[in-house]
Amino acid sequence: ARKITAEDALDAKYSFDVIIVGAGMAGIMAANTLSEAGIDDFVILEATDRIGGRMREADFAGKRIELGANWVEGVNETTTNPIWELANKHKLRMFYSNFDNLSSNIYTQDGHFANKLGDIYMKKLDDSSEWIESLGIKKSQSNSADISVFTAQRIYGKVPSTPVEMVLDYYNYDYEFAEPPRVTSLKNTQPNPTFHNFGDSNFLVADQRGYSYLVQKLAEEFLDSKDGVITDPRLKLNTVVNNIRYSKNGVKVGTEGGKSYKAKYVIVTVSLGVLQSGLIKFIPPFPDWKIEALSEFDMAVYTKIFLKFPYKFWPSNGPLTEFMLYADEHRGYYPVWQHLENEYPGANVMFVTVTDDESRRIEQQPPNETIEEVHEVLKNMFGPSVPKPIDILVPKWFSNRFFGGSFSNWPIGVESYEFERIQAPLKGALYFSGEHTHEHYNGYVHGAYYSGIDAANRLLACKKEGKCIDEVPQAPPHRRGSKKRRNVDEAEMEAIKERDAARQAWKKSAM
Ligand SMILES: Cc1cc2nc3c(=O)[nH]c(=O)nc-3n(C[C@H](O)[C@H](O)[C@H](O)COP(=O)(O)OP(=O)(O)OC[C@H]3O[C@@H](n4cnc5c(N)ncnc54)[C@H](O)[C@@H]3O)c2cc1C
Repeated sequence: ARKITAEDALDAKYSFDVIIVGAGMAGIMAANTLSEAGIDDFVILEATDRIGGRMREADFAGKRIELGANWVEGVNETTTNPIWELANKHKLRMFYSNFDNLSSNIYTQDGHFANKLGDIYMKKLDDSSEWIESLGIKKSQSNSADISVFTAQRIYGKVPSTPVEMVLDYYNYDYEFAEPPRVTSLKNTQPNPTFHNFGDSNFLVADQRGYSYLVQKLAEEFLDSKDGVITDPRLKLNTVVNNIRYSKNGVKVGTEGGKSYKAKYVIVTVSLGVLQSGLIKFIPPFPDWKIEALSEFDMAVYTKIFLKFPYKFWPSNGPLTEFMLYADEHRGYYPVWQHLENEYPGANVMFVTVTDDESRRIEQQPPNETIEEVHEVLKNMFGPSVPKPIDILVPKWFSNRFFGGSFSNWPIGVESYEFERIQAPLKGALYFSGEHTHEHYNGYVHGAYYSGIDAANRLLACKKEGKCIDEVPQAPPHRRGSKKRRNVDEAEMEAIKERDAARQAWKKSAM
């Protein structure tokens, strides 16, 4: 590795081969891949004081909790999730999340336990999601126009309407995508490639070293470190990039501190939320097709609110009690609860997950108001003698200017070619990476991991083989009105037939 001196680092004119903006999973994997390919002349510019990005641990109630990514999602199928492999290699402390008993752990607003009703609705939800997934597959195969998951539910003939139905629906979709079915693309999320390819088990990370330990270990593979601290001058923390000039001859990256770095290439791994916010000024401005694609995609918000209680009052006898649902008439109002009794016995900690508008609202209100709201909900669930939380932690992913949300979600109407426009490099010099650039695993740690490798390989193909593809991804021909249309119609016909069958089935089973 070529070493640079402290003086070099201070020199604004110092030139590198590659600049990487952001030291989350994607940025570190991009650099790791370049280093493996023999390119060590790079610098990583990171706005915060740490690596890991949205993999971020914190201390709460004397325990290490995860503010961002928490689960290794997608485990137990024949294809192995690379994050699962890494987590095992580094012996992360993980707990299987058992959702099997969820329908028996539904609490309604008036204090009733929704046991039986929960089972019935869960069964119906399972049937409808299976049917919706198969419609999603058909639509992808025939490449017919996208619809939302909600539209698919309407076609199926059943839209959740009661509080219990709504909270189960929330658990099924919003709890995964952080946006409601009305927004989420059928074609690109049903079935979810993560669970379809890697398996449908999830493991919760509860490790004193934090989930981000994986990013740290990947960084240590190519950056100098001492006693677990990275000392390599090629990693520059507390460095906020605010402008990037790019042309086919190279790039110049400027920071809020007034420094500038030159290179032949830059890989930008900041979140979709940051790209949409305009924190970084690109010169020249992005072409319209890029701006449109970036603006069409969604940066969703997902918030885990951590709560500490003076004593435990929730059932915690075994793994089947871990997850609880609260069925409020207002869909998405403090809906999914999880205690941490298995991971941290005696810590008396629970967390509740909210998303989207509720996340934005709660991020902005004083914590004592959130405590009051949460307390009312818990009284509804467990009775009037429930104690107030004695501590609360509300992560603020939406208002943090270095994230602007939690993870991307594929909204209805964004076609594959438009998605490719998000990834597409500009002028052979400016490359894009990060979870939002992975077509199948956007929104996940493994998506970020693969996207780092992909962007580095794209850059290497340009640098080493002169394959600097710089075209605007176009709509496939049949979208512009060719004869392929016929197949679409056939598939639609088949879908309509299935739809009718499903409707009949629903009518029969309706209570
Ligand atoms: C609350 C929450 C829960 C999640 N749960 C899960 C989960 O359970 N399982 C799962 O697989 N995934 C989960 N995710 C998603 C996962 O965390 C992300 O997909 C992944 O960590 C993204 O990595 P990245 O490298 O693409 O982006 P980031 O981690 O955002 O890295 C980008 C880096 O760029 C830096 N940066 C931003 N702006 C600038 C700038 N102007 N100049 C320099 N640097 C800048 C940021 O500080 C950051 O370090 C969750 C995310 C959140 C927020």
